[in-house]
Amino acid sequence: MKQQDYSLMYVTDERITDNTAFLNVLESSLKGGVSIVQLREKKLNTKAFYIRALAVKNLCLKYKTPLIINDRIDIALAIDADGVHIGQKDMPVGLARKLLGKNKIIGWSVSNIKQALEANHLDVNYIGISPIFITNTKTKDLDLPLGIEGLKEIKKICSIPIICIGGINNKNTASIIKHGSDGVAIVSAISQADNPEQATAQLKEIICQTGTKK
Ligand SMILES: Cc1ncc(COP(=O)(O)OP(=O)(O)O)c(N)n1
Ligand SMILES: Cc1nc(C(=O)O)sc1CCOP(=O)(O)O
Ligand SMILES: [Mg+2]
Repeated sequence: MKQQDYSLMYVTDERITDNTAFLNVLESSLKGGVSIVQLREKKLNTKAFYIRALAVKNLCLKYKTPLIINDRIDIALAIDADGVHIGQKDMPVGLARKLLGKNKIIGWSVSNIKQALEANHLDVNYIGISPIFITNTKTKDLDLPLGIEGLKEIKKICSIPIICIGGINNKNTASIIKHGSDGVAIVSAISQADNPEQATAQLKEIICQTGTKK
C-alpha cells in the first residue's frame, strides 16, 4: 500500500445541516489541499448517512483525496471508502480489520499513555490523539486535553503515525507538527472559516514549512 499522507485531515462538520453548504465547504477544503477527509455524522439515520457518504466520496474522488468514515464500518463498506476512524467505544480494531481487509485505513483514538502502548500491538494505520487542546466542537465523551506535553510522551512510546485533534488552528498547528505529530485533524478552523479554501491552504502551508524544518 502506498504511504498515506496524514498531514491535514478535514473532519466534516455535522453542524452544517444544509446539504449544499456542507458539500461546498468540503469542496473548498479539497481545493485548499487537505490530504484526507473524515466523514463524521452523529445524528443522521443510516439511509441519510449512506446518501451523504456517496456524495462525499464522489467529491473526494474528483480531487483524488482519500475518504475515511467515522464510527460506521457498514457505511465504509457500502461505499468502498478508503477506511474508518474508530474510537475506544466503537467496534474493536481486530474485528474492524477483519471486515475491512488489510488494505483499508484504520485510525484509532488514543487519550492516554496506556491506550498508546496498546496501539503498538493493534493493526491500526494511525492513532488520533484526542483531544490535544480544548475544543467547543465536541462536548460529550471528551477526555482531558493532552497538550503538547502529552503528545511528546506518546511520541516517545508509540511507533504508529500520529494525528492530533481538538482545538487545532493556524496558531497552534506548527507546534503540534514540530513535536512529532504526523498530521492534524480539523473541524472548525476549516468549516467555520470565512474562507474555508484559504484557511485550508494556510494550514497546509504551515504544515509544509514546519515539516521541512523538523
Ligand atoms: C483523527 C481523529 N481522532 C480522534 C477522533 C475521535 O474519535 P472517537 O473517539 O470515536 O469520537 P467521535 O469522533 O466518534 O465522536 C476522530 N474522530 N478523529
Ligand atoms: C471529532 C472530535 N473528536 C475529538 C476528540 O478529542 O475525541 S475533538 C473533535 C472535534 C474537533 O473539532 P475542532 O477542530 O473544531 O476543535
Ligand atoms: Mg467514534
